[in-house]
Amino acid sequence: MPVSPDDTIASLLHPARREPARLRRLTVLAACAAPRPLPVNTLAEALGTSLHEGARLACEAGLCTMLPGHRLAPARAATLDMAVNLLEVAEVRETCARLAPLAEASDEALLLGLAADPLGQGREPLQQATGRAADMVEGILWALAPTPSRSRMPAPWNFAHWGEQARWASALLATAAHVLVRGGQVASGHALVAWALGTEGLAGRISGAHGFLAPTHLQFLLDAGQREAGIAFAREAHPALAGPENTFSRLMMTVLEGRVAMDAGDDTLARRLFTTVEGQARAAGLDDLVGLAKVAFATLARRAEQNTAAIQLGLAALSLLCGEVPFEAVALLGLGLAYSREGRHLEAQSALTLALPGLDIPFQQLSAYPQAIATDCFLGDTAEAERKLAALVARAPDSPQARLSVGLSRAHLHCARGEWEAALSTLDGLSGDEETAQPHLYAIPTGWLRVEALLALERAEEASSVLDALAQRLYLRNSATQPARLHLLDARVAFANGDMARARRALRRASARPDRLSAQDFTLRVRVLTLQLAEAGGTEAQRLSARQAALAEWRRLIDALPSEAQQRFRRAYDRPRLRTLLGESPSEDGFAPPYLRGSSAVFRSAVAQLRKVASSDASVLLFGETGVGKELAARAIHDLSRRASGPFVAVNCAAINDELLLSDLFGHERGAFTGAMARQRGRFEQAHGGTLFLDEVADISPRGQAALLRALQERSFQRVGGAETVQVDVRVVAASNRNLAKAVRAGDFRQDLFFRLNGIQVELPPLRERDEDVLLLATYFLEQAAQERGGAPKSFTPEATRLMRAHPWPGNVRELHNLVRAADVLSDAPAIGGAVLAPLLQRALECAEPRPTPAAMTDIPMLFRQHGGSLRDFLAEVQRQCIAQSLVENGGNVVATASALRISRSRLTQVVLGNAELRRMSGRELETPPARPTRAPRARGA
Ligand SMILES: Nc1ncnc2c1ncn2[C@@H]1O[C@H](COP(=O)(O)OP(=O)(O)OP(=O)(O)O)[C@@H](O)[C@H]1O
Repeated sequence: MPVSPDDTIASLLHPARREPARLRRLTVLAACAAPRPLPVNTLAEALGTSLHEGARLACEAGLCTMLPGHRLAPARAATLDMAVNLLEVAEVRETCARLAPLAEASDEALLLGLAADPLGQGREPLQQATGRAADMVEGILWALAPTPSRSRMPAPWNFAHWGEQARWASALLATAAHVLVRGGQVASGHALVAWALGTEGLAGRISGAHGFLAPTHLQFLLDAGQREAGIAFAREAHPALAGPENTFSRLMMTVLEGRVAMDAGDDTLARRLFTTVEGQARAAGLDDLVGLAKVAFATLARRAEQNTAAIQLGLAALSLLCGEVPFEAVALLGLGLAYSREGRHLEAQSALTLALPGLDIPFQQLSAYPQAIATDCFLGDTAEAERKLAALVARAPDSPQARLSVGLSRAHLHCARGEWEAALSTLDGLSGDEETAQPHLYAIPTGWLRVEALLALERAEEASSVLDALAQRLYLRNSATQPARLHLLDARVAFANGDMARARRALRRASARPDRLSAQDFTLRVRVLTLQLAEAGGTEAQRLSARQAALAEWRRLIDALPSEAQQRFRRAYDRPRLRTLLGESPSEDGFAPPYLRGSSAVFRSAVAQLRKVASSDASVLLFGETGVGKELAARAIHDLSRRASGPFVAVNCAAINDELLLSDLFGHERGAFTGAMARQRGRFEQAHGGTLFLDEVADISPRGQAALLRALQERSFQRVGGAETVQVDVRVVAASNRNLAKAVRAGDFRQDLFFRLNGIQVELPPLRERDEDVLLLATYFLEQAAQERGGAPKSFTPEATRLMRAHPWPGNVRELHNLVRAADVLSDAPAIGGAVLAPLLQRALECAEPRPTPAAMTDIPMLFRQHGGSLRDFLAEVQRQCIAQSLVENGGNVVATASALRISRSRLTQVVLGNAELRRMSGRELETPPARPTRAPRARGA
């Protein structure tokens, strides 16, 4: 026997049943009966449920109130309409089916059954409840017929007699069609709308009852690419929608017509149409349409590259569209794209992730998914990319566009994992579908990934053919209109093929019009390629500035992310593909600057120390034999530090005499000495905000040492011949290949200056201890030599390799560099053999000076005497230096440092917290230093 909704309500009200879930349902029922539609999010908030649960309850309650005796009121229908929007097709169906036994036959219940279930899967329970199965089946078959004939429309579905009820029913039908489309049942959704409108002879038939269906139908036509049919339909529909009850539908149609204008490139007409919508919607109190107009304005702003404005408009739209799922999704999509263009990738990722479920398949979702997945991959979040790909695969219909969307997304994921062959075969599988799709939507992104994979596989010539074919397909002969990312691709392919002139030309074009949306790392790639070109044939100054620019962009990307995302992002960039891109040395320990090559364990550990040191502002003393790369290491400290965007200034203290050194370091005033024609800023001033590298610091004269010490102590100095005090913010990194401690003992170097400079020591290992780096570096220098002479790189014969590995390298990496350059010139054969190398190596050995011993503090009493302070201060300084050094070696970890120093953790913590520099190095800068121990007052009477 059918159960009436009154019974349901009565049972809900029964005191014995007033448990929270039932009370919640009652609230929802009341909300659905409210005179004005209640946004589902407000309802969910009031109930303390999730949005989804609120929508489910509202849907259920709304269906209940539509049963006989509870006629469908506009407010209930609108709430229900919103609720249905929030649910998946299956959930709407399930709710309908569950409620169906409660129903006696009614047109609304039947209509809803059909709306939520056009394929008739819920007809069994409805049949039982209504006894009208024949009508239902007939209606369903009619709706799904390829060309439903209006004259044969089954009686219960004829809207003509329905008046206000039918208007709301049409809204529900439109919503149900959107839900179906979103769930991947595109044909059913379209059939439902086309059926409801009557596909034959629309003229004169669109009435108020069909109002809500008209914009849905127009949207479906436009999404399906039937622009002309859409324009014709809009022209026909407008007069029928003139009444005030159709304001919403009419304005919605106008928004879509604005979209048509935008697609045709007529932004002026589009702006006029959107302004009309915003004005009229505001006057009619239709907030959601005001919001939609803002979304449209945001799109116009994005098209004009006004991304900040687009973000502001997007956020304003979101606050107006809260709870209106499909509109909200469109706003979020636009917001995600604007964030992406602004380089705010994390926000872009969240906006796109939130947008996807609410967008309609196939049209919006199919183009938005690859974009969202590309953002995940760019951030190194492959788990999230995989989740999205699975959702897309589950929902995508079987169409060329859907296959392209899935294939492109999958290829993104393969590339993110470095699975180049798999990426290529996925892309190859798409070639048939590419012919049928709109080229600008898929040809460029698939072409981009194909070239990316081919370059990674070092198949540069094939990459070049792919690029040519792409340009031909897109008729891109006119380079001025070519998208910037294709110029960048062209530059990368030309570079890989050794055509430097073309690479430079294309890169200039790419940089003129940045395109950050389609390749999130566009700017980084431009800068890395600029660096590669500079390394291949630029001046030292060009190389330095290109390197600085590339690393600054890298830091900009990193700094915008929270620490967890930073790690993922760094890992993504540690993949071989991007290491190659950055010219970076393989480093298990994380990011190393591209110019610092080496893979041996000792070298990697030195690089890890440099990275640690870079995070503090302490002065650093680099030591190691001549030519081990101390200057490169100093640059790396700078580039990896927060000062990276400031200047790096290097001074070779041994190369200049005393007089000149002072004016070189501190600058001079006009007339300070003969020839000082104008005031000159010194290296300290030039390095303001950055790093000053003092090479061969042991060679500074006693006068120079005194001046340097003063400047370091006071962080200020006077220019030579001047009285004005100049303040600077400079980090000093010093280097010496002489044993500084010995120089201190011998009285050649001031001990107080030694302590000032020696905040943290980093030792760079000699090349003879880095066996596996010898060949790696030799090959790198050979490639550089080939680029300098503009030919193919040579190689080494096995005999040459053996000789190099056996050589002790007294001049270290510099010696190797010079040797490779000479051998490259001397060898006529493409493979450099032992005959060329052996004499060069022999001569190097004959010229080598005896090896200096590494710095060591052996004569402690002597050091103490020279320290000049109390024993307590001297020991505190020794303690501070030992702890600092050990913290660096143990990655700032206090437990490991305490164990290495064999002191208790609490003792170490006490010392660390008492010293600002040590606090920073151990990552505890935010903790307060321990209070001075004070004697506790005695309790009275104690
Ligand atoms: N890890 C490395 N990767 C690539 N090139 C390196 C590396 N280390 C050193 N070089 C090269 O070796 C040469 C010497 O390096 P650098 O001038 O930094 O050494 P140094 O220790 O400062 O020498 P000196 O003590 O004589 O001043 C330079 O050409 C540098 O580019």
